[in-house]
Amino acid sequence: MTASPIPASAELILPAPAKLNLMLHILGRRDDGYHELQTLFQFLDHGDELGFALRDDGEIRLHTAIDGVPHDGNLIVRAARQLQRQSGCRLGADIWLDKRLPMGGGIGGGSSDAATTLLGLNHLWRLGWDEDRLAALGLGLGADVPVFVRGRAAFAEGVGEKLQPVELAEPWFLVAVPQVLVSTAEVFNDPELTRDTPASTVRSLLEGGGRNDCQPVVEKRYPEVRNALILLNKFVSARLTGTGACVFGSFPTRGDADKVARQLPATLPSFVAQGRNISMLHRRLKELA
Ligand SMILES: C[C@@](CO)(OP(=O)(O)O)[C@H](O)COP(=O)(O)OP(=O)(O)OC[C@H]1O[C@@H](n2ccc(N)nc2=O)[C@H](O)[C@@H]1O
Ligand SMILES: Nc1ncnc2c1ncn2[C@@H]1O[C@H](COP(=O)(O)OP(=O)(O)O)[C@@H](O)[C@H]1O
Repeated sequence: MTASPIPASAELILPAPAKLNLMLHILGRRDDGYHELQTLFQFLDHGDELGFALRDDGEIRLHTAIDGVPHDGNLIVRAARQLQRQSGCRLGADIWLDKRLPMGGGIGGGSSDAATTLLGLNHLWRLGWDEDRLAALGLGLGADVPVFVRGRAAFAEGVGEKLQPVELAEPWFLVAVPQVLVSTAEVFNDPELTRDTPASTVRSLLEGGGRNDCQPVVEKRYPEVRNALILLNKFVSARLTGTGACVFGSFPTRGDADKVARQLPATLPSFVAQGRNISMLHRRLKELA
């Protein structure tokens, strides 16, 4: 195991949990190209970790580089700068990231990092912004940021911003990570994508009705994802999360999930985590309040 890049000088350390889309229906396409969705979000007790320390010179410095993402393009830096600008805050921050979540995996790592940054700096800079304001700012950074800001498992509509909290079972998930980066924009632009699924009631979806409309397109474009689904389906009913690449199956106990994980080939990394209706970020912030 490698050492965490977060130094002892960090004043605040917060989790940035992953999410799963337990189902994802695409109902239509808006004039701006974005798609109307229905999806169920649940958090996992596994994620990245961020460290924060105050700077009084107003600079925002992320000290951990991510391959392929320039400093100023990182959602953490973009979130921090937006919050600083919109709040008129003169303080800055040093930020460190322990990146544990695969990128482009459909488990929301970048969006979760952005939400943790918004909530972390709101706390550190003592801004006193409420969740509505932070979620509205977050939506400008990405469709998935608001659910992480609110931290409650939710049924989402619109482009993912109309959120209704839901109580879900909290099983254990085995999440397999095909070694390929799926482009969300490419999947949404595919002419073969199903875009006309009729709206369902939240009740029927909570009862297990539902699928991921992106799955056929992702399986067609990315053989690595198709193979992962074939492998996992030998043990459990497996599904894609978001636009992939990760695929998951649920189990009643950690032991059951671990047992299947041990049988997957080394070419298909995986992790086991529990589904949570309240995110680890919000649990931690509550302890700090
Ligand atoms: C579809 C989901 C489900 O959770 O997929 P994942 O990214 O998590 O796999 C998300 O809502 C994605 O959210 P996020 O990753 O924040 O997407 P954004 O950066 O806002 O958008 C990336 C691109 O995806 C397309 N897009 C995204 C969301 C949406 N409702 N309709 C779209 O058409 C747009 O082409 C956009 O340019
Ligand atoms: N802090 C960050 N963590 C991960 N990805 C980031 C981050 N900042 C910007 N990105 C960019 O966002 C893209 C999507 O990230 P990610 O949230 O991991 O995937 P997904 O939306 O599929 O779950 C990445 O491929 C990367 O280019």
